[in-house]
Amino acid sequence: MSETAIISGQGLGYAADGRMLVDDATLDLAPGTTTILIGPNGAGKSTLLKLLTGEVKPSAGSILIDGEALQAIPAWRLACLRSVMAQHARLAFPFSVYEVVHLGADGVGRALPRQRREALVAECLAAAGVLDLAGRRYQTLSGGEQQRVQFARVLCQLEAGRSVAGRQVLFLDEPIASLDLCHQLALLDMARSIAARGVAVLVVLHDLNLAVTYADHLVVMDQGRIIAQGPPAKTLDDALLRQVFKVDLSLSRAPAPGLPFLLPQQHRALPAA
Ligand SMILES: Nc1ncnc2c1ncn2[C@@H]1O[C@H](COP(=O)(O)OP(=O)(O)OP(=O)(O)O)[C@@H](O)[C@H]1O
Repeated sequence: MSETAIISGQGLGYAADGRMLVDDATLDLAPGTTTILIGPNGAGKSTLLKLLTGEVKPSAGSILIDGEALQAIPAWRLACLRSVMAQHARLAFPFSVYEVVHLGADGVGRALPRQRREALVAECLAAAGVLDLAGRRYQTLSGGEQQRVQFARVLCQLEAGRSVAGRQVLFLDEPIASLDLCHQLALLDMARSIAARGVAVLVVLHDLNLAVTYADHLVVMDQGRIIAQGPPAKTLDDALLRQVFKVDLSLSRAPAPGLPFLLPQQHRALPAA
């Protein structure tokens, strides 16, 4: 574990149906760092994220949060320490958008004065660009609108949790999957500015251009294993892309020195092995 890491996963494994969905994964999430996790469908990204959030228990390895075993931390304190935007969020009840975002403050913000909680909800609705939807039924929203509301909810939980936890982690599992380009960039900019104030941020992404642009630390998974991690410019290359994503991509250098940039027009699917 690095000295400063907030969450440290060591040798993590998770087995289901007789196979290892995550195998021997070691990953630290450091304050002030945006870590982006990439890999093909079924690589184990969401499962690794669920291990690190405590949603599922590892069958091997250990997870420490500031040196304390994750499993020993009570749920209320965990909710203050980390906020999680899952890949899919379905609601069984006809909540309004306002109520969904308010859930973020309900769990962890009870110590805050009621007025502050109400202000917080409004601030997070505005930050995620969904203030004008506050009165709408969540289920009537488009997929992208729902995703932005979920982002507002996790922002709200993170902010409310700050009154209890000094060091926090934000987990975002494919948070831009349903968003248009403008909202994709807005959300990732916001995630990065949250990291800049000291939060450790972990984002699962499929867009490799955005991943290399926004990551301080890039993690590549394939078949349950972390096969590379480090600064984007030193982590991704043509050979790795070919091996992991089974496509032939020309990787050139972007205008920013050292930043890899993928040229989509030069994609060529490789024949199946
Ligand atoms: N509870 C489970 N029981 C059995 N298999 C599972 C379970 N959860 C996930 N899997 C399988 O484990 C593998 C990894 O799933 P996971 O959701 O972690 O992948 P991922 O990298 O997030 O994929 P994607 O990019 O498609 O979201 C997949 O093959 C999936 O079908």
